[in-house]
Amino acid sequence: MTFDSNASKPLSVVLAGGGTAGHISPLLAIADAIKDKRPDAAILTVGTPSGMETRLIPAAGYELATIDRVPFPRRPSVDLLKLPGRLSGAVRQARRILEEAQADVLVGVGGYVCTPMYLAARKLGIPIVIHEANMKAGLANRVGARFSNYVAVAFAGTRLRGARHVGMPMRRAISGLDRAKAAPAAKSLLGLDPERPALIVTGGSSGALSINRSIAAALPALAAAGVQTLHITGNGKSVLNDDGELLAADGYRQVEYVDGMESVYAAADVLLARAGAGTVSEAAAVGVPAVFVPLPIGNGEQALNAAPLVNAGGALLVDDKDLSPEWLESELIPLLSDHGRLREMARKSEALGIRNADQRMADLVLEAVNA
Ligand SMILES: CC(=O)N[C@H]1[C@@H](OP(=O)(O)OP(=O)(O)OC[C@H]2O[C@@H](n3ccc(=O)[nH]c3=O)[C@H](O)[C@@H]2O)O[C@H](CO)[C@@H](O)[C@@H]1O
Repeated sequence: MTFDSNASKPLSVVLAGGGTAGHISPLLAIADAIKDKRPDAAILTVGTPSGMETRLIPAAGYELATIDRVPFPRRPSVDLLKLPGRLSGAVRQARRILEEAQADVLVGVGGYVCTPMYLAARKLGIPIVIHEANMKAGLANRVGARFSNYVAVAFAGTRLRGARHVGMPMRRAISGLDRAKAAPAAKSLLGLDPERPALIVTGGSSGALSINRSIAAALPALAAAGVQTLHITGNGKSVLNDDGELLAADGYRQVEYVDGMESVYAAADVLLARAGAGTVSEAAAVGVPAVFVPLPIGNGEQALNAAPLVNAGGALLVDDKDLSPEWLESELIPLLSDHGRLREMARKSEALGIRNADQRMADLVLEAVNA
């Protein structure tokens, strides 16, 4: 049996991260798993005022505190000159939050908010637990890992000091999904015909303009092949026709964002997606056959995220520049009716996926508290 070092007060856990849903989903999954193991735990999350956390975290029932966003410019600029002042201001805000919460542990999942939180926790002597979602670790977590003994990664190949491979924490509705069972209800929920093959397209939480354009151009071919398409276009990224109206076609539906991606993973016969760490890990865990189109900009993390799953035969990879209507017609449409191949992809994908990373992270947090 283990005891908290400060057993007189309830366990106080502060979780930091945000920006896109890719950071918020694992943060919420870790929070849920901690609450399961320690219902008495007080949970506070910390993000910035401009990220998607301002909507997603309160909607999930958790309290959110915010600190100023401190961007790290990669080239000489005015922002670079302002960095030291901004960072020390944010560290002061972070310190106040940790002190007021009487935090026993800080959990960081990456993103702008994490660097000041890690620095403040280090000054206060609060143990830090880190989760890195991407194959190529982000800057904040590389900094944080220098002063944490509890570093976890979603992908086995990620190089980060002292990292343990736990997988990607995901919400219970996704990790507990039985695709075959859930598919008919999920298709109806999303307005799809259960009898027709369904392609679901997502550019991650912020959408992907190049994918949106290619899908719009391939719509006549998709419709002619009897494929129905649900297109998740990303926040503020609707696809319009030449008259400036929402693009509409037989068997085609667009939405900006879906709350509850489990219905998407259940309903999709094929998922065409950006290769954010969250989407890749969730698709693998539930065994949805996927085509990944990695983000061509950034630090190249998305192609690396998709590589293990693609190499294992669970998914296909297509470069952003090659995602043409012709490719969709010659490769994707035949795949949608090749049930044997789709079953094989699903099997190989599921074999690689990890469904209990949320539990493993909660255990790591409790280990850090009890150390
Ligand atoms: C964890 C992470 O670092 N992710 C990457 C990703 O973030 P991004 O947030 O775009 O994408 P991810 O694939 O990592 O995660 C998306 C998350 O949002 C959820 N979802 C998505 C769409 C939707 O309509 N509804 C919904 O709930 C998914 O279930 C998943 O949990 O793209 C960025 C580029 O912009 C990369 O730099 C980031 O490295």
